[in-house]
Amino acid sequence: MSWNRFKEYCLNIPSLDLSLDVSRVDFPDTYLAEMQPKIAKAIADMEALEGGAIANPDENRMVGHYWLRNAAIAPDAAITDEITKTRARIKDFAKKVHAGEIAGQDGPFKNILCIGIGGSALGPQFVSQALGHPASDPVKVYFFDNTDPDGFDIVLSQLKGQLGQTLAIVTTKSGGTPETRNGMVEAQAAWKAAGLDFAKHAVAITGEGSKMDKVAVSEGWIERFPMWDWVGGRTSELAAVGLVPAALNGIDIDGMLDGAAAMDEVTRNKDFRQNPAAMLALMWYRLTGGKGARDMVILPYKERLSLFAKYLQQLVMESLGKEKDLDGNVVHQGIAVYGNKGSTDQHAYVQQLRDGVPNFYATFIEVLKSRAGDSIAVEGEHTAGDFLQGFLLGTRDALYDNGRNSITITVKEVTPFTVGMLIALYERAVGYYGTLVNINAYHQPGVEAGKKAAASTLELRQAILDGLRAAKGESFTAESLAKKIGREPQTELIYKILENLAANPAKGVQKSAGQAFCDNQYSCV
Ligand SMILES: O=P(O)(O)OC[C@H]1O[C@H](O)[C@H](O)[C@@H](O)[C@@H]1O
Repeated sequence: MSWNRFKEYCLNIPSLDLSLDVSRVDFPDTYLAEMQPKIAKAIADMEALEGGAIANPDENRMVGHYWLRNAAIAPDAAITDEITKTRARIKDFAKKVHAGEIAGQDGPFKNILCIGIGGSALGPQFVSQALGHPASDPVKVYFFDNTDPDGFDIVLSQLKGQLGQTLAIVTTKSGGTPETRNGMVEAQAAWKAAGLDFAKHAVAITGEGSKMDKVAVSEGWIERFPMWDWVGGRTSELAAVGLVPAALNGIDIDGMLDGAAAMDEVTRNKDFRQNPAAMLALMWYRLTGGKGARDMVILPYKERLSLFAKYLQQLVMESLGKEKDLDGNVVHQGIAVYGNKGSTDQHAYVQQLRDGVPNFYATFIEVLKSRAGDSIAVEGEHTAGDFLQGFLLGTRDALYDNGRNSITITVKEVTPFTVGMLIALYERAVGYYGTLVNINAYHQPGVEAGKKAAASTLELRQAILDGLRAAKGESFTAESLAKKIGREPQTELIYKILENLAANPAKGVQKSAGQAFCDNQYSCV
């Protein structure tokens, strides 16, 4: 790598203490000039989006996450007012919780249990890992982000005897996500079993008037915070979804919002060579051929950022993974994202990155400051942090020497400001990339298909139970039961559900194993 290319293509932004080095992406010098009209359109589209255009045409919605950190730019005064008031209300709520003015039945809240999934969980998880100080934070943070009963039990066992000082935060934009509703029902049961009133320990973050909102109102939960339809789930970390748990956790939410606002400012720059989000999107386009041909591997060399890849997975893949472009052509767009943390990953999958199938590009995230205090020397004069940077630089070189491209983002330290900045950088890069490949980056039609199919398997499960109960004592194979209930085309699903019912005997389904799995017999006792 030449020093000259580095000087040319490492974008250094002193006001943010951030640099974006794209010199290790092998684009020809003509590339940026060629892409100028396309990126200019992306920047213009984003300007319209920030101005309140219906940037999500399928859902007929505005896309307003940029207003959250600069309420003054929202397209109408009522929205500006709501954002400002909600932010103040969140800070006031956290203050009262910390002061014990709002408390549980057994005393001041010392834990929060965040119940939510997808965009209603990933941001809070990333931020609590990035900015929390578990030994000294005002509360400990727990999550229900699935509908796995054993997962609920693991968390509840950690909270045993403490539910009277645990605040449940139920987060769902739509208010109807089954995993979240189930988590809430399980939590309600746990509080009840402990002789406590769940409503006195619960807060809702949801769309006004949603199913969850109605539950919160009718049961008299402690507080409700809004989730607006112009904020997408995957861009909601800087809305109440992320700010409520962060503020309760003692994290400086103004710092996060300021970091995002500062990044927004820089990434609006029409001089795209000086605009890190535009440059990032252009690199993705180059590296993937504008068709997702390579995966994005995110390698932060910092424990605190180890959930960033998981967070970005939803932001990038749910935004860009689309079947059709804006003109209705089938394009099957997207960029796959994975990653964990360096140098840990070096001892797991970096072997393949260096030598195997070259279907990826890496993004190294470098954090200059090693830790809060000083470090001891672990070998010669070198500290553990010196090794960490050594591994980053070494791995980057080893990849580049074997024709593997990478991008490097460098920040000074992991602070609320930096985290806000990183979130805002990727939000806008995803938006720009969406325009470059002409897709709607703000809807998620594909997710619905899986949800509908899941609902229909529950209906089938009921039909199976009804069928077995109607013929109590009689044994069936999956095939004979399918025939009996008139669902022959669904025999495979019936087999899968019967196996599950037999493993969870509470509903009275028993299995007697046959010679081959398809001969297994099931009956209801
Ligand atoms: O916040 P909720 O409405 O419960 O949604 C949670 C998640 O559910 C989905 O299936 C969407 O695809 C995600 O974008 C969303 O973040």
